[in-house]
Amino acid sequence: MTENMISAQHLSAGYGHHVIINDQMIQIPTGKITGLIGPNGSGKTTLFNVLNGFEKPLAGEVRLSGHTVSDLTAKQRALKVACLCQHPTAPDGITVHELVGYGRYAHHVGLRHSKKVDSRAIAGAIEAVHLTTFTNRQVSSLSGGQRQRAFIAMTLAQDSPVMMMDEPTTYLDLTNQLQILSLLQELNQTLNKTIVIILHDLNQAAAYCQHLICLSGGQVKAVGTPREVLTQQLIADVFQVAAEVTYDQNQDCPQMLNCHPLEVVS
Ligand SMILES: Nc1ncnc2c1ncn2[C@@H]1O[C@H](COP(=O)(O)OP(=O)(O)OP(=O)(O)O)[C@@H](O)[C@H]1O
Repeated sequence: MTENMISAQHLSAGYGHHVIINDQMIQIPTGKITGLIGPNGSGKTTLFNVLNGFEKPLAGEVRLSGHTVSDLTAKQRALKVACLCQHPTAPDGITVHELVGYGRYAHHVGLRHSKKVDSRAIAGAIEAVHLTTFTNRQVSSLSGGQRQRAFIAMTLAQDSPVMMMDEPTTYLDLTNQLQILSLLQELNQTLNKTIVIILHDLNQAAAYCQHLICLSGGQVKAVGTPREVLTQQLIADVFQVAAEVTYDQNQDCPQMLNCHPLEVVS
């Protein structure tokens, strides 16, 4: 049986009386890359924010590695899960090095921390996202893609067993998108990190995730491997897109080809 790093039963989430996720069961398997997919407004970010403890559920509780998320302090949570939200912001005037250093906050106990370990983690994270030459540049002076990579480095420096990223490839060109996804794959394979990512590109979700959760209208419509989830029928029903679905040599990675909308927007 697969162990779940994050789980929730009868989970509801939303804003005030506005229920977005209604009475859903969610399981995030340990040691896998899970992709949250679904159309705009389907509730991916709302779910993401209750799973990582940023927001409290309206009903149900989220269990993270054996703990109820809402019982953990921000620092305890940060040691377990590093998050990159959809629109991260940095304080004015800080450098890439300082921003990435924020990722080390959870490892500091009072004034005690190893500067050596911090420096190594910060430099390693900056190098992993190819920003070494920008280490001392102000974050505000970076391009959108460079800034996104600096935020990804901050989550890497946090060095937690779970990483959650809401659309981490936004603003990135294709090379950088693939490099970031390959980096997450490498962290999953070599360090056994449990990773949750919200992705819009279904081909990338199929290629880089081992497990998918597809949301539509706040409901889980399908859960399983990319092959199980990304069927022609689901893509038509949930995304209103006609797609040809083919498979790689091993028959486990679907590829969506010749996609076109079922409804033409006038
Ligand atoms: N702070 C908020 N207050 C009220 N409603 C909100 C708030 N944030 C999101 N919503 C609503 O919740 C619904 C789900 O939004 P959410 O951001 O979770 O969807 P999503 O699947 O992540 O969308 P996208 O792919 O466009 O980022 C939407 O109808 C949205 O308008």
